[in-house]
Amino acid sequence: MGDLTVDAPHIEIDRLTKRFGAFTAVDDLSFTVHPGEVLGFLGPNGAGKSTTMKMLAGFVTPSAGTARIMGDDVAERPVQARRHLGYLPEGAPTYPEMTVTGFLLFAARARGYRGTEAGDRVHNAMRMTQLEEVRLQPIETLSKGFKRRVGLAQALLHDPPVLVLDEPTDGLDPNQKHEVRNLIARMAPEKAILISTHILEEVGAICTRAIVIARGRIVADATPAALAARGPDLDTVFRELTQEAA
Ligand SMILES: Nc1ncnc2c1ncn2[C@@H]1O[C@H](COP(=O)(O)OP(=O)(O)OP(=O)(O)O)[C@@H](O)[C@H]1O
Repeated sequence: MGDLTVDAPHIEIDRLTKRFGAFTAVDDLSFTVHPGEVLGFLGPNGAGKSTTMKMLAGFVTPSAGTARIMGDDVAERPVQARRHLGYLPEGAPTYPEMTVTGFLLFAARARGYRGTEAGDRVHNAMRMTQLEEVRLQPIETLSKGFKRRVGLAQALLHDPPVLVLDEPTDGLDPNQKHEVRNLIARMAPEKAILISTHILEEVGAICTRAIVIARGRIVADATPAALAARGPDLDTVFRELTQEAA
């Protein structure tokens, strides 16, 4: 780890910027996430949420600014930073022809686990995300909700202190949404969790704090209750905040 002290945030984003040609997708973004926080990352389509998360996960190189996980700069110390991170990307997991077990074992081995430990890690991650019934099915044959949960299981394999989850409940049915929200709530006390979502009710249900971004910039950073109190309901507040910035 880097120069991490006891009270240091697990995620530190400082003046993070991503430009694609002349277009600025993420514009001078700064925030921190401490253990025990579930930070909801909200914004309209194209606001820059996924790009920010990809930079945190080391999949996109920042144009300027820094992102640190447990004190490690993701650009300068990517291996150390990723060791402490579980990342659920948007969309479905790669390797569609692999079975669920095969893919998760592959991911566990890539993380350095061998033998029974790899098997135990996979078993535990499948249990947490309720994948046992489809464990021998190729990923490409799964429904959208199950594919999402395979991605989530992969992010949880190494029980990381930091989770970055890009729309974790996208495509899940109401029961599955409920299960995943409960899982996040159970893990929350020990971890720093950043989740992006379009579902505003989710923010009230599981997030301790919410950041709203529009056009790559922060337009609000508050508790869900404080945000909702700014108007008749969270929906209206979200629309007003993100339309003002457009
Ligand atoms: N590789 C790329 N090249 C050019 N533009 C890109 C690239 N990746 C993202 N963008 C643009 O950056 C902006 C932010 O995209 P991003 O996916 O981060 O938004 P988002 O907030 O996650 O949106 P959504 O809610 O739809 O997932 C969009 O206008 C997108 O088209």
